[in-house]
Amino acid sequence: MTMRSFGLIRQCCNALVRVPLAREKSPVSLPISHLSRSLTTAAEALKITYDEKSEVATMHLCRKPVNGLSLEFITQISIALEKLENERSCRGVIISSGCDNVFCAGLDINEMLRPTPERLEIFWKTLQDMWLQLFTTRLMTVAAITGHCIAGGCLISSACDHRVMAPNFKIGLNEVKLGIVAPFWLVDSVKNLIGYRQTEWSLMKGHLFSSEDALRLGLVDKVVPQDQVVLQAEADMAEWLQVPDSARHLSKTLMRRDTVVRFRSGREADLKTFVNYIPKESIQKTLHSYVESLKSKK
Ligand SMILES: CCCCCCCCCCCCC/C=C/C(=O)SCCNC(=O)CCNC(=O)[C@H](O)C(C)(C)COP(=O)(O)OP(=O)(O)OC[C@H]1O[C@@H](n2cnc3c(N)ncnc32)[C@H](O)[C@@H]1OP(=O)(O)O
Repeated sequence: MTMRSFGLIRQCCNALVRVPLAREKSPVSLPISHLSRSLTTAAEALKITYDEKSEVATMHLCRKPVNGLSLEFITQISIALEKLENERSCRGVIISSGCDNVFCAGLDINEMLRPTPERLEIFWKTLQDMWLQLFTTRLMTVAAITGHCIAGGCLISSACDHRVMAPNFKIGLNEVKLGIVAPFWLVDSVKNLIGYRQTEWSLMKGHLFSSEDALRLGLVDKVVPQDQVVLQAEADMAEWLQVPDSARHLSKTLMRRDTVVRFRSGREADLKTFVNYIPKESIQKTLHSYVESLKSKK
């Protein structure tokens, strides 16, 4: 297999990104690596490889420990996706994880703890943009879910076109457990996969499905042993790419149109809700307790 790194993507991972610092009033330009709260540097957090023969890229999410979606990380993913979209030879992207037993633990909760209004607003807009990009991309997208896939993690997997998961992990929307509510566009993309009632009760309870239940419901398409997830994702991608790209993409656009129209008309109101609610004392308290409970389980 001929693998090469995407030079362009490597460059973009070290790029200057204009984001407000957590506790500053106005945006400043800094290398994104200076802003990351992760144990990994920004350059290590996202790795892209490209296989010229299959015309498929792999996006490895490696923001340790749990691929928490920080503003910088979402920005990196977004830039990388855009570059891949613009790379004419690239037909598909597999999203995989470099974190042990975790595909993605969702939003980096630190982004919502005592945030500045400026950063909070940019954070949410960037997340909305990344979701839209992934949900509508011309590329065939496959999520290789080698571990837990929670809330914002499920945002990524449910925006893809196909999902392969390892057994004995959890997937779903648990936002209520943090005292918050998943945005309507994320709920819609899960509802598109598992239907109204399963989405409603799991959302209200904050229930996370086992891999096996997720397969039964259609939240994932295959469950295979953990060490075979990426291989299976590659095999499934090859099969999907036998369908002509433009017809496949047009079919996807047709099926996702209602969700996209609803998103576009509601995104401003959704942003306002997020920036108004998150700083509220009651929500801050619940988020704080949740983070404490994560730490104290050790
Ligand atoms: C009332 C009206 C309200 C209206 C409000 C409307 C607006 C609000 C809209 C908001 C919508 C948000 C949509 C999306 C939300 C999210 O994604 S929130 C995040 C949800 N995710 C989780 O709950 C997952 C939490 N993590 C875990 O359950 C576990 O970590 C794990 C993934 C199962 C892995 O377990 P394990 O391998 O045992 O690792 P840990 O030891 O638990 O974790 C390692 C360290 O990582 C830290 N961490 C874990 N998850 C996160 C995270 N999401 N963000 C930041 N940090 C995280 C964890 O605390 C550990 O840290 P250390 O103790 O410092 O090592």
